Amino acid sequence: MSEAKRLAGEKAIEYVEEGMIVGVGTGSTVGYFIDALGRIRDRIAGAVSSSEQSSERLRSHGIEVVDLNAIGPLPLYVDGADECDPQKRLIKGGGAALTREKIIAEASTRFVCIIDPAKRVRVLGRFPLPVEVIPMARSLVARAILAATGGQPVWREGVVTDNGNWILDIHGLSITDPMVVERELNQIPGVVAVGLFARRPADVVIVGGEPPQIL
Ligand SMILES: O=C[C@H](O)[C@H](O)[C@H](O)COP(=O)(O)O
Repeated sequence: MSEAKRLAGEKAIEYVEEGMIVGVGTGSTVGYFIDALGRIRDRIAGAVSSSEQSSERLRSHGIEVVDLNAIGPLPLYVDGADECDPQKRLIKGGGAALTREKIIAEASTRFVCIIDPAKRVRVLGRFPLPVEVIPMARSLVARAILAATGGQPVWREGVVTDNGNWILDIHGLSITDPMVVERELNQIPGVVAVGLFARRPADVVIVGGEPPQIL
């Protein structure tokens, strides 16, 4: 699968234009995109990063990491996903970076999602849905999730997000109406972000392969 991830990451470079500040996601697929971005670093103005991990990799290539507050809307955001349905709605957050990823996706005009073929599903939910929570609300949120969805929330013990919060992964879902699930989970006090990208899906999906497929 890493070859498919590399092919998707490198294809996404075609969406980068001269002088852009590029929004950059997190994960192994994005790692290939960052490496390719490094090869054209003189042609971009910098990057907005969704995680400490990506910031470090961007800087290692000599790419300036810019604060989202210092700029207006971003023209382009490139990020991976854990699952993608036919409407380009996504589950993200396997790497615990979902909250900053959601913020950057929202700030971006075009969201290009890069995946390997195994990430494509008909219905979201086989991959446990990550939810970032304020630590003191963990068990309250877990009970509310069970009541609202019937899914089994499991604490990703030992993982602390870049924002100092914790992650619950909801197992056993079959998300036929992602907009409703996203909205309902967002309303639980203590939830910081839900790893469902339904209200703001991807605009373009690149499925890594020979040749890459554009959805
Ligand atoms: O929090 C992590 C992100 O949402 C990633 O985009 C997602 O987990 C996919 O990661 P990978 O490209 O490593 O499969």
